[in-house]
Amino acid sequence: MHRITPATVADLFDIAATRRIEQAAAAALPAHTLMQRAGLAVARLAMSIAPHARTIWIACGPGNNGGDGFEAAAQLQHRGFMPIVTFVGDEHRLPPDAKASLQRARDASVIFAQKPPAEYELAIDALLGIGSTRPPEGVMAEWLREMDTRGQPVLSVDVPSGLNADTGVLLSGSTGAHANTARFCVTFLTLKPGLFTAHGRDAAGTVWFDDLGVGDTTEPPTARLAGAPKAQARTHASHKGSYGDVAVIGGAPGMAGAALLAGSAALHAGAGRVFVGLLDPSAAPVDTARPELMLRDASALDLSGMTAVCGCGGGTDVRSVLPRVLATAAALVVDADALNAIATDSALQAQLASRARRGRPTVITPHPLEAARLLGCTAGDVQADRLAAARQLASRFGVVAVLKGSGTVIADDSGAPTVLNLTGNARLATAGTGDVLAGMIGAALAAQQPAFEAACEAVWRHGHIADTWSTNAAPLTAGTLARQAPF
Ligand SMILES: NC(=O)C1=CN([C@@H]2O[C@H](COP(=O)(O)OP(=O)(O)OC[C@H]3O[C@@H](n4cnc5c(N)ncnc54)[C@H](O)[C@@H]3O)[C@@H](O)[C@H]2O)[C@@H](O)CC1
Ligand SMILES: Nc1ncnc2c1ncn2[C@@H]1O[C@H](COP(=O)(O)OP(=O)(O)O)[C@@H](O)[C@H]1O
Ligand SMILES: [K+]
Repeated sequence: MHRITPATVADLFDIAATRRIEQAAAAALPAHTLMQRAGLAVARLAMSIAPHARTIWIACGPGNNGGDGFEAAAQLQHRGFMPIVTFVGDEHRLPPDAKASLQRARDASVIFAQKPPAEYELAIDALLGIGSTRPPEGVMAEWLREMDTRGQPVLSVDVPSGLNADTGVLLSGSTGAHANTARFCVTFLTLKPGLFTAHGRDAAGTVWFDDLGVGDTTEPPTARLAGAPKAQARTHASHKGSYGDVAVIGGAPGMAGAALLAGSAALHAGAGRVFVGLLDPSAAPVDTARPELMLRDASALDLSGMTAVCGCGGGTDVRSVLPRVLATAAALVVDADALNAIATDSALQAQLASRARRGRPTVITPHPLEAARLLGCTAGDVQADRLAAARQLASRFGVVAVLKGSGTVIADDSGAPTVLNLTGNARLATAGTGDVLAGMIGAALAAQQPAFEAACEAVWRHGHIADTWSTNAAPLTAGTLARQAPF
């Protein structure tokens, strides 16, 4: 069993693949082996989370997830803990593995109760796993709410109950997102994408993985965790030309700050030279706080040898420069208002898609609403399946698509596994941090990194800054974030 961290490199598998892996493993092992191993893993983790627990409440559901809970109860009872099991379901309709584990819990003299204990030190959620098909309701929903609000740690077995393991969408009726409840999840056989995006990160908390001794699979992964990027060493004989030029294009009247933030991030992330082409004709000719930035009129920049970062604070004015930017930029990051302009203009969409045919690397960085506009759907539709939305954007426009938010998704149209990023937190939920990300990706592209790699690495580093932000430091703002951009 090991803990998943932002540095973890691992494949992710959807429910269908997990079922196939489970069937193959179960067929190769003596009956009930997998569930016994799963129950033991739950018991071990429970003991390490709450080593001094007197009472451990284990809520068990109607399927094999409940079976894991019964098995854990038997294991904890043998080790001198006091598990109290509440069960929702029909004993006579339990699957065979779960039925055998229920018997093992009874044989171990585990206490079964109708209601959760009045006092407990740890709750184990073994209500629903990957078989969750509809929102938990009735007593199941009540128990989930109780776990969420009683303030004691919660350990989810395999998947937080009611969470779609493919998409990270929490079916209504279950909560699982109370920020003050410590949450853990031990997941079996495979890591599932839904644990790491949308509601998944809040619902699962700290994730542990146990392959139940099954080892590698030949199943193709659904997505992957890419882990930490390697530090980019610089040769002594390099010079500013080695790291390329970034041209930020944006900053319509009243929004110059967004373009300057992207410029600052590109600069700190190591770009050789950074130009900022402001769309506001009355903008000041120099940013005295960052004199390294070369401020220009957007229309005066020759982008043919540059990486353009287009859209930050672009307002509606950015529409007029987009045809030239899309046609001429050697490499391109399309963000914010540039995405909104493209979403409403089929000619610009065709131009965006044509860049791939011309061998011009392009990364788009929508948040869910910008992604929805590009796809002609709602932000809710995008959030309902973030991996699918990112893949759709990548294939429709022939670009690397970075779908931002908790569990940022990075997809391209090469057929390579989509990447899910595990750095970042809600400290980033402040205006301008997206502009900083666009600038960081721009710097990586300018240094000639391949677009997919550039996007994955910049997204990882951007989130990592927030994860390692000291609580004693200045508040995280987009400006301070930009200055921390590492290279
Ligand atoms: N079979 C095995 O050997 C193993 C099974 N494993 C466990 O088995 C789980 C999958 O088991 P199952 O396929 O039985 O699925 P679940 O235990 O997730 O639940 C399926 C059952 O719950 C019902 N259900 C779904 N949504 C419901 C809702 N909202 N309210 C009430 N009932 C609902 C379904 O109709 C079905 O009867 C995994 O997540 C994992 O915890 C692991 O122990 C690995 C080994
Ligand atoms: N709760 C969160 N968890 C992780 N990352 C977040 C969270 N909220 C925001 N972010 C990140 O912060 C950035 C915000 O970008 P965006 O929405 O474009 O903001 P803006 O337009 O103000 O710059 C994205 O990189 C996003 O992934
Ligand atoms: K569960």
